[in-house]
Amino acid sequence: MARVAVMGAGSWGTAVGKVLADAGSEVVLWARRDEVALGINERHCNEKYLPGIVLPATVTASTDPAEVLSGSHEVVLAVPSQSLRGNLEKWVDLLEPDAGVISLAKGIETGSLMRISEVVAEVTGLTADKIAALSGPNLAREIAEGQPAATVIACTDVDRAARLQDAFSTPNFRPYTNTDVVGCEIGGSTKNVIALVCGIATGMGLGDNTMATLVTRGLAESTRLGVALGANQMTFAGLAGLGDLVATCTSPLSRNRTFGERLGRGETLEQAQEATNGQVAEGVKSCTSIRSLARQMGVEMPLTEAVHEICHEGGDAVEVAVRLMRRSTKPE
Ligand SMILES: NC(=O)c1ccc[n+]([C@@H]2O[C@H](COP(=O)([O-])OP(=O)(O)OC[C@H]3O[C@@H](n4cnc5c(N)ncnc54)[C@H](O)[C@@H]3O)[C@@H](O)[C@H]2O)c1
Ligand SMILES: O=P(O)(O)OC[C@H](O)CO
Repeated sequence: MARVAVMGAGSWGTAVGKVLADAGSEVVLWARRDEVALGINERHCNEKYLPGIVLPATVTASTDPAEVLSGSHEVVLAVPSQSLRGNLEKWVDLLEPDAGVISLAKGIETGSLMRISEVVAEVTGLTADKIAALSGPNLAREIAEGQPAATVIACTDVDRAARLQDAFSTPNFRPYTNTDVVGCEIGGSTKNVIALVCGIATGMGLGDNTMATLVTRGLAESTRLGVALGANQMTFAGLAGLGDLVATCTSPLSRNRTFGERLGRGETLEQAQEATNGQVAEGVKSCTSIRSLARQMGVEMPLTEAVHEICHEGGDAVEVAVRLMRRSTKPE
């Protein structure tokens, strides 16, 4: 049984740990807090992030990264995008010499404007064939409950992608492979921003036509950015593009959509933050980096601009919506 390290015992790290264990691996989770590690080891449950989910006995946890990384030849990174670099810098010397990395993060680093696989490459010195990204319509709670879903494992090395596909395959979790790491990472990051705007619209009391318009035009601007960065347009029609966009923009389980809904109801950023119960809504920070990246590339992203204005520039949602509708008319 291969040993896999999962660095981060939040909702997604824990759910992915369960998938890997169900698929036959021995899984060791790195948890930041003693009580989380203790709950997993003694009661097979992560009460803070996935209450009520029973983890297999082959999932254990530790707060000591050296203990978790020792003997692990595959390392899953499951911490939020903006904290990844800082954490990874502490872990890099503890990685096994032949270790490969799989990133679960869905964000763009603020400041550097790097995708997470680029951050991993810079910090670890690993080559692209050793770095994979997993992304798709995967709300942690539903995956942990064993509800059927699919995902994408992207890596420039097709053989490694296929090996990881095996390692993550269960009767209820179906990974597809893709070599388009750029497209998968951009799709996973931009959908959080579009989910925020869908949440804002829902909070304002708007209905399904508005929602469908936002999802479709959100996909259009995400695709424009991805293609400008070298992605394959078709990736955005797949699970890591449209699939994840639909799941996140429509599910009440999504932290980003829920966060947006509270903003749309008139709550402040701080009030909306409280409602996420300490969990990350990646789009709130990534809208800043995605907006900068789009401006740098000369790509128009009006919905991302709108989210940024509402979240970070004190923009009024109604005024922003009116302005979006008054933009100059154009062909689709
Ligand atoms: N939850 C989901 O349904 C889901 C699904 C797919 C992808 N993702 C992505 O996976 C990544 C991790 O998300 P999550 O849902 O597990 O997040 P979470 O908020 O549930 O947990 C984050 C984990 O990272 C740890 N951590 C370490 N350093 C941290 C720091 N400096 N600040 C905050 N947390 C820190 C926390 O202790 C916690 O264990 C995100 O990029 C998210 O977009 C989440
Ligand atoms: O809860 P969210 O909004 O971070 O979304 C979770 C997943 O990324 C959905 O695929």
